[in-house]
Amino acid sequence: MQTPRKKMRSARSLDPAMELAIVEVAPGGDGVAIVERAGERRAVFVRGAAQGDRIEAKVDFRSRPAHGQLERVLSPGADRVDPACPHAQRCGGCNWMHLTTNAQTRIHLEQLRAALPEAWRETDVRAVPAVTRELGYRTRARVHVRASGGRAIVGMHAPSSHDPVEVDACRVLHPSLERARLGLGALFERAHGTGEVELALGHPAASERPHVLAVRWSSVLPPEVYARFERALSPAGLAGASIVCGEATRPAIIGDPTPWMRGPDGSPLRLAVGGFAQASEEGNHKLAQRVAELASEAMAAATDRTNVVELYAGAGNFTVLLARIPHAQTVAVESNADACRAAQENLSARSLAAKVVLADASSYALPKSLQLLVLDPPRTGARAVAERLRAQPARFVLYVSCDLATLGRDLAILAPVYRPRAIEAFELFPQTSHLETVVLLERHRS
Ligand SMILES: C[S@@+](CC[C@H](N)C(=O)[O-])C[C@H]1O[C@@H](n2cnc3c(N)ncnc32)[C@H](O)[C@@H]1O
Repeated sequence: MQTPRKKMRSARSLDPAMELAIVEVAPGGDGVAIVERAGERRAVFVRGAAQGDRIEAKVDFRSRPAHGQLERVLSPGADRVDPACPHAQRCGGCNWMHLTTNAQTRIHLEQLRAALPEAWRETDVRAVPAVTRELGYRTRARVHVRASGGRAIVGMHAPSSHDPVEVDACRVLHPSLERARLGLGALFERAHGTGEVELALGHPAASERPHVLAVRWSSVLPPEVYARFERALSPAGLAGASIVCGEATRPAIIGDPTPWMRGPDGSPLRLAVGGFAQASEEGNHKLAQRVAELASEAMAAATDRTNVVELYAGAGNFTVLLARIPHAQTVAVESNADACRAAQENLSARSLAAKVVLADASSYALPKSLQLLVLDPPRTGARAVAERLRAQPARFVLYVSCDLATLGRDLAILAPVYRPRAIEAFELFPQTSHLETVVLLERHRS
């Protein structure tokens, strides 16, 4: 078994294995034990530990909180299952594969409630199982490559490390992406350096979905690597790749690297090369449909052209549904130029009217009278937007978040001005501690 570098470095400083009782699971996904040490109560975070487990772990008390390395499960808690993948403990991709599905949902709901402003914690919070397959569901993934000595190691990062972990099979990838992942090592043979590769699917019209690659490499890649990518192009395999090396700003393009997904309306949705898309097409469909439903509720009273602004719009994944809501006059704001072009193309392909604006959402001037603001920021959240909304509230805010900490922070800013109408936890990433949350807020009547 390959040992991650960081782990090897810290191994010398770990205490001999000690017995721990896991009392809860923290938002990052680790199990937590509380121990007395030198007259102090210390929290110990252990990856791969479940609530109720009694385990043996080697603990590094120098860090705060202390971190433990799971050595053995002495007696399993009720939440524990055998992981579906033998690599779950050493690969950082699926940190909750040792938990039952029910436990994953229960813990997510607890963590979501805890992140809400205190006054909202009794609000009904709904869990939505957004994907039917708990394995093979990822239609998008990022893997890391380290190449030296003629060989390339490809994999997800090891836990708390930047070392890719080589695995013979990845159980959560869509079969087309898994084929792509398995072929990557050979493509990067005799390269030097490190890189990351975004794996995505090609056009959904093909009977067997092709895949595309967006590569960022640390230094110059030898010509033979490009030649291999060229030779790998095939209708049901690699449709194309974009490769950015070192400080270069322009990618080398091989074949057609355009990523696509089945849009939430069933038609193909063009994505930005290397840009954002949810990890699962199926989960995205459910999420976007629900966003559109809630947006329609917020627009139900509208009888005339009514302003809807969507911030962090990406390639128009929600926009193609929002633009269909009766009376909605939709403006979609996005800072990635290729995503804006894709959003415009996706709207035109559907004969939908919405304005797409290339701008920074945090400083975009919102109209004075705004019925609905939809926002789906990256993990860093939208503090500046929340602060502006507090001063100049929209009637409804529909906040889609992939990070409970920044969602909690932003909702605390909004809480004096808004009340929650719906709070929903979308299980888009089974086997992981990641959660997508949808919150619909309505302004208090003044
Ligand atoms: C979580 S994604 C959501 C995209 C879209 N709603 C979807 O469902 O595909 C966040 C998007 O925000 C964009 N973004 C990041 N920072 C931004 C900013 N300051 N202003 C505008 N867009 C930004 C990213 O390029 C990305 O497309």
